[in-house]
Amino acid sequence: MTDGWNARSEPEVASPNPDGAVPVRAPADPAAPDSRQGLRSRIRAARRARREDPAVVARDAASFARSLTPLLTGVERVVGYAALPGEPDLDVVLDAALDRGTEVLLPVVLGPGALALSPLTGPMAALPRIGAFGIREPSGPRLPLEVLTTAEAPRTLVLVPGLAFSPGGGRLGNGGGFYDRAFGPSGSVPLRGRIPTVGVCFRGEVTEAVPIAPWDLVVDRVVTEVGALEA
Ligand SMILES: Nc1nc2c(c(=O)[nH]1)N(C=O)[C@@H](CNc1ccc(C(=O)N[C@@H](CCC(=O)O)C(=O)O)cc1)CN2
Ligand SMILES: Nc1ncnc2c1ncn2[C@@H]1O[C@H](COP(=O)(O)OP(=O)(O)OP(=O)(O)O)[C@@H](O)[C@H]1O
Repeated sequence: MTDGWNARSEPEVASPNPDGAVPVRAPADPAAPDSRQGLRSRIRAARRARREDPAVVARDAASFARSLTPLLTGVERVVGYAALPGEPDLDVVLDAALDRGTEVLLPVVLGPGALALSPLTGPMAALPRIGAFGIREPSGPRLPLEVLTTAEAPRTLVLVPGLAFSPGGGRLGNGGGFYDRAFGPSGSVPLRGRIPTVGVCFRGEVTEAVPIAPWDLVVDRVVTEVGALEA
């Protein structure tokens, strides 16, 4: 990786999604300026189609709960996210974690590229849509990202939303650079090697075609609605 990009001239299309193929073919040159944007548009379109069917949405939520729950065994604090429409929905998993006494923190947007964390104190469904981009956020305290790495920090797992992940953990996010600036190698609180991270996306969005820049957060594992990918 001499130029900082994950160079593959002919990226593979991800395995077909059982619910219909997600068109994640990347442009031939992954360093092209529109490479990430093109992939984002295709995945967003597929997610819009997927969320049209309430039966699919409900089944997906249950499937992600099944895939993710085993990873939370022994975890004392989980950083989740409040799904936007079309994103893998973690409400079931996070509600259950809170009920078991696991601390649940959610990202809150403070400003361009700036994240903090806020504790979940009740059901996910009761959260107000007060965040940027209409994201649901707790209205309570904003904690600095550094709470994750203090000496007293409990055993933590961070669930990372993504539009696509490569099998090696490369991530395509929503484009604000929030998770990279927060948790990437040159971010405020680099997580790699310190706190385990799990990327969450649909199976059909796992693709080698995710172009990776040096500042991008790379996750330790990827979990989809059909289970954890082999590392
Ligand atoms: N559920 C959730 N929460 C999250 C994130 C996320 O990806 N998902 N983030 C992860 O970083 C942060 C917020 N980042 C986001 C950045 C952009 C958009 C977004 O929807 N953008 C517009 C414009 C996109 C475009 O066309 O360029 C859009 O899609 O309509 C959403 C979240 C923090 N919280
Ligand atoms: N650590 C960093 N310091 C400065 N700028 C950064 C950093 N990380 C990312 N950026 C900038 O943020 C912008 C968006 O980055 P990128 O496309 O990787 O976002 P993303 O990971 O898809 O988004 P998100 O994390 O919000 O879902 C890019 O222009 C990039 O240059």
